[in-house]
Amino acid sequence: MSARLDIIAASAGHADHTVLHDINIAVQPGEFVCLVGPNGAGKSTLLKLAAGILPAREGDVHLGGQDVSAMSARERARHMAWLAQERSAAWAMRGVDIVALGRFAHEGRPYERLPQAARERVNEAITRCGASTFAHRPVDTLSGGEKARIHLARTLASGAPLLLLDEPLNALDPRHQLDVMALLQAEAGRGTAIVLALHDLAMARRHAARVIVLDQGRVVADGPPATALNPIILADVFAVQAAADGGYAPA
Ligand SMILES: Nc1ncnc2c1ncn2[C@@H]1O[C@H](COP(=O)(O)OP(=O)(O)OP(=O)(O)O)[C@@H](O)[C@H]1O
Repeated sequence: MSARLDIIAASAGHADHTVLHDINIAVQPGEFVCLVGPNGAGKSTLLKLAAGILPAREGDVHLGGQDVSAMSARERARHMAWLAQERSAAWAMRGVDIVALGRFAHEGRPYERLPQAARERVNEAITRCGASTFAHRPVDTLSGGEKARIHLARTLASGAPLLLLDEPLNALDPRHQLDVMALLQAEAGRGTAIVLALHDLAMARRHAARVIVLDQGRVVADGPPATALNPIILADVFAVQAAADGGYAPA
């Protein structure tokens, strides 16, 4: 199945609150897309809609031309990996066991019983995320940034052609943030479609080929960073302006 994601005239929400309105987004294999917007704009809701975790109230979500709502959970997990904003684990599994969950929809086995090739994929993902030194420790003993890298490794280990990542840079120090952005760019270069929610506009501007701006549940800009993050959007949506030092100041 191709990694092409199509969200067509979709709305979605929680309980009696419709958060997203008339969303139309197409993401091609190999695209690296940053999703930005103020708190509560609907970024996490949109990623959950794309992942098939939340149903569309109107419209459709297709992956490789197939209706996501008609796919089984296992089928979805083979074709897309979702990194939740919340990184808690229900119990103190080792990091490596969490990363191996990325393979569960394929092999249906824990790390120790994975076939050699799948175990190598898990180990490779751990290495690429710089998590080798702590991957065999229980996750409840890891720092926030270490936990973040374990969970990112889980999404990479899945080999899914679409990655939906909710604030993957949270809790990472500046160097690890840069490393993760470079890693994701390389992953996109291999043909993986990547959509990540991000608060750091400077990071989005520097690394993304395409930025989608969400405001109050609607897409208000979608294009190259310089276009999508233009001065009007910055002021109207984020209430900031570009500052001389390359950062942002209140508008
Ligand atoms: N489970 C839920 N039940 C009810 N309302 C929810 C739920 N999850 C989110 N919301 C509401 O939906 C809206 C969009 O939330 P969402 O988490 O998608 O925003 P976001 O852009 O990801 O925000 P942030 O940048 O703060 O993470 C908010 O008003 C939020 O309060």
